[in-house]
Amino acid sequence: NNPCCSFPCENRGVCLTQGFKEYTCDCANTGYYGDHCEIPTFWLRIKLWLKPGPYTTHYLLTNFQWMWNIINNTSFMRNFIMRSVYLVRNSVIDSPPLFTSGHEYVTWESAANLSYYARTLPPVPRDCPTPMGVKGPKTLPDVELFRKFFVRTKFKPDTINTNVLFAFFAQHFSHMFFKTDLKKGPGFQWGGHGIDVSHIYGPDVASSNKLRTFQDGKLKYQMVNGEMWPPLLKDAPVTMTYPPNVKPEDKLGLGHEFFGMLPGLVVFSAIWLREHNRVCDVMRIEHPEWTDEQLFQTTRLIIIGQTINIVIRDYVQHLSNYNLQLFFNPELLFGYPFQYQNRITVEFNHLYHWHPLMPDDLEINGTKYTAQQYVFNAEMPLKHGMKEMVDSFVKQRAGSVEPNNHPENTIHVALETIKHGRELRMQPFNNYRKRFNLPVYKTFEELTGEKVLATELEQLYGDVDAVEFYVGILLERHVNGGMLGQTVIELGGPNSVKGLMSNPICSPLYWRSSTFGGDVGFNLVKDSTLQKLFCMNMNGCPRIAFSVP
Ligand code: HEM
Ligand SMILES: COC(=O)[C@@H](C)c1ccc(-c2ccccc2)c(F)c1
Repeated sequence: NNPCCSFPCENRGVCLTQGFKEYTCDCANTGYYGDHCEIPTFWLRIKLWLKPGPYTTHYLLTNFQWMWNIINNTSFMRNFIMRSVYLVRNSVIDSPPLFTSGHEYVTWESAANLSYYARTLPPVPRDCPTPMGVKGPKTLPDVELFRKFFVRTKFKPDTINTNVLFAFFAQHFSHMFFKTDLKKGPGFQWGGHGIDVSHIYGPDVASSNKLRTFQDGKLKYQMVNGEMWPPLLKDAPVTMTYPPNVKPEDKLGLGHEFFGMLPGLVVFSAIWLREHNRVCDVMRIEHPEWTDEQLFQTTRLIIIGQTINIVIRDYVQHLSNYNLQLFFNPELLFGYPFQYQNRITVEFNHLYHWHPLMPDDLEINGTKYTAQQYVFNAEMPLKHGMKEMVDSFVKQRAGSVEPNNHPENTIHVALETIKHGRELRMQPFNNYRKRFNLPVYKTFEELTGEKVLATELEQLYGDVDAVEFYVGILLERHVNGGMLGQTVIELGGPNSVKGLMSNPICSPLYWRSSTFGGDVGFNLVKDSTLQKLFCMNMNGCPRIAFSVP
């Protein structure tokens, strides 16, 4: 068998076979040396000795509020720490990417073929003793056996009071860059590999042209009960997926073909549509000399900037549960080694499968909608109006992303994800822990933080080093009351921060007032918040947040 099947090379060393029996580990440029790249060079040893471990770091960041109050109000400290967060997270992401799901070694495909998702770790070689390399069973347990780990018996609310608004924001935002091309296979995608707000403007120019009015830079819309909503599909004939039972006159034309599926996606599509058209009006006052095209293009850049800002200071702030006040400032990276390019990885996609966030039913202004009633219910948001929808989303609790908390209607998605992991030959969960400098789990109990599930998992896998990626992600215990497992935070964090800060608008020659049409446009980016996004675009200004009041 292939001697690299036991993944003998540590610390991002590459295993190279020499004939059929031997291998060498290439430790070049890793900061490590030795047969398995296990020995840190002198300076790295010092750094590792000084650097607090992930548990300590997380504990520091999620406690000692008094200390963070001082840091958050001292700009040189705040800037220093925020820059370290950007740079440390960035350092564990390969840019350009080394691997795709098509090959277990470095290829030109990985650098150049954007129709692939990238891979942080290459696929398990095909000629290995077991599917997970050398550990675990010769055949992996039937995916159906995992259903009992996912199924929700009783709704478990999230521990940090996350609400349904957060859940829909997560889905709406992440589907901008998670667009698996299932026709080609789970390793392929048709997105833009980053924050291009294609979920608002459409995946290509042809669809953008169908969504635009070509007047004053604005997007098409329809007025319903005095409020602006996305246009009807017949007026903006983009590619949309709706089931046959939806009446044609109810179908909407949106930036993403599946966004008709949920009322939360329609609400976020509507709020960004309103913001886009509002910013166009502001920019037209600043620049009466501008054409429709320049208004549209500049407003799109402003919307990208607002998205990144809101994701960092409201969305990531909430889910990271950090006391450090996060903020968006590309200037912190000027003069530091940083690549303004991003590639979405399969691992990021899988760890972002947070279907347990969804409650069983949606309660809108006292009306209860079962999944059956709210999925592809195109007219519900327009009927209730923005205020009732947003109020309800803010008030309703989201589910906890943990075992046995999937709504019935999304368990199949979780099982699909495990299947995709197998098709893509993803390496074991513990290999990903190592790749991101996290301690491996030595026992099943350590992974799940309890006994019952641990015993059942042991019966299925035999060896904790054979636990599959998504299974580990979902069944992992949470650290001190956070909303996500440690691995989601420590793998998602780098992918997320890299995806946010490597956007072209963050690069030195883009990040200037003129790119956004002058200071007014630049400030629309810098001063954007989730609260403003809603309050500037709906009647009344209810409390907007990602946690229930
Ligand atoms: C009732 C609500 C939801 C339903 C019915 C639903 C359903 C689905 C379905 C059918 C898929 C496609 C699975 C496949 O074919 O591989 C999917 C994918 C996905 N879902 Fe959900 N979902 C819901 C909410 C959410 C939420 C709240 C999140 C939060 C982040 C989320 C994250 C994802 C991700 C990241 C994917 C992969 C997308 C891709 O790779 O193209 N979903 N979901
Ligand atoms: C990991 O530490 C960080 O860099 C913080 C700021 C951070 C950043 C991003 C995430 C994050 C993780 C998963 C999906 C989306 C965002 C996260 F969970 C934590």
